[in-house]
Amino acid sequence: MSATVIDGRAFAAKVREQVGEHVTRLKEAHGITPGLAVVLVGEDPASEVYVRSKGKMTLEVGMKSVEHKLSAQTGQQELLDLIDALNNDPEIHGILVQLPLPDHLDEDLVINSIAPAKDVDGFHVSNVGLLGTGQKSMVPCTPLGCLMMLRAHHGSLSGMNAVVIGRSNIVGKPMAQLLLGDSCTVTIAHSRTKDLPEVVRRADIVVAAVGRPEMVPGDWIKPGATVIDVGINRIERDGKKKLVGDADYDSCAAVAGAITPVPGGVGPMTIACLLANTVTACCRANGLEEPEGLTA
Ligand SMILES: Nc1nc2c(c(=O)[nH]1)N[C@@H](CN(C=O)c1ccc(C(=O)N[C@@H](CCC(=O)O)C(=O)O)cc1)CN2
Repeated sequence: MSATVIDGRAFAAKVREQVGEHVTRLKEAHGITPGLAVVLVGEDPASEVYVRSKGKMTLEVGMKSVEHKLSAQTGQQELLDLIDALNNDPEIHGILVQLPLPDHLDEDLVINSIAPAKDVDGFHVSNVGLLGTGQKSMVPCTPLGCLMMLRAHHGSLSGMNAVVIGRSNIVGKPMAQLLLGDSCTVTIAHSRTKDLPEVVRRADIVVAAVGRPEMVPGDWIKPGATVIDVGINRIERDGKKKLVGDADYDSCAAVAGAITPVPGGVGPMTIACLLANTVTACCRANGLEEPEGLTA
């Protein structure tokens, strides 16, 4: 068997197109331009690339983009003051603090200082609680992107066995909640899970989100299963730098029914869903109808 490759780049381009259409409607019918503020602290090279892409794509879909680049030495209070100003800025509908933050900053405190309605990352405890109880919330971008691709590929996910490998607050846990919301039977596996290969072999859907290069081999995959690879690992092989996922692509693709590649799978959906969340936040803030198909 050779797996269908789920093209995240093409999918993300379609999502951005839909977002762009909605932005045009908001401008023409209501005179509203959705605004996204991205805050970057420090000079992490990968974060700088992601923040640049976010700014560029925000402008491309017709939204207002504001970038705050702060030095790595920025103090906690200075950052909280900036977030407070953004919380109170009526032209800003979405606020995102790029992670990871430098070690001296308290990530939980910073995230929870963002107004929940503007928390387009969906990391604030209020949004986590709303998602966990099946209520309307802001949904974390990476899991939302995975869910959109799964729904587009399978239609209904109801009754499917899903295994999420990884229990992070950003991906693993919200991914499990979303799959549960779509009536999957969900297992969250992690570093202490006993007999992980056997657990994964039972899955119709495998979401690999552990951050360990090529950890999931093809012989853990049930024939025909769908593999969603969230990993973005930079490795060196044969003297060349390479980006690989958490799944061993070639052996998994030989067994799976469908698979997301790295790069070009889940990654591009993260930014597309951030734009989608910003439009959603803007509509909610203005009491307007939300765009269809862009939320969970
Ligand atoms: N506040 C947040 N911080 C971080 C998040 C997040 O969702 N919110 N996620 C990641 C980084 N990230 C966006 O911020 C992100 C990661 C990867 C990609 C992407 O398109 N990846 C490409 C490969 C690009 C490369 O060469 O590095 C791909 O997979 O094709 C986009 C966004 C951590 N921080």
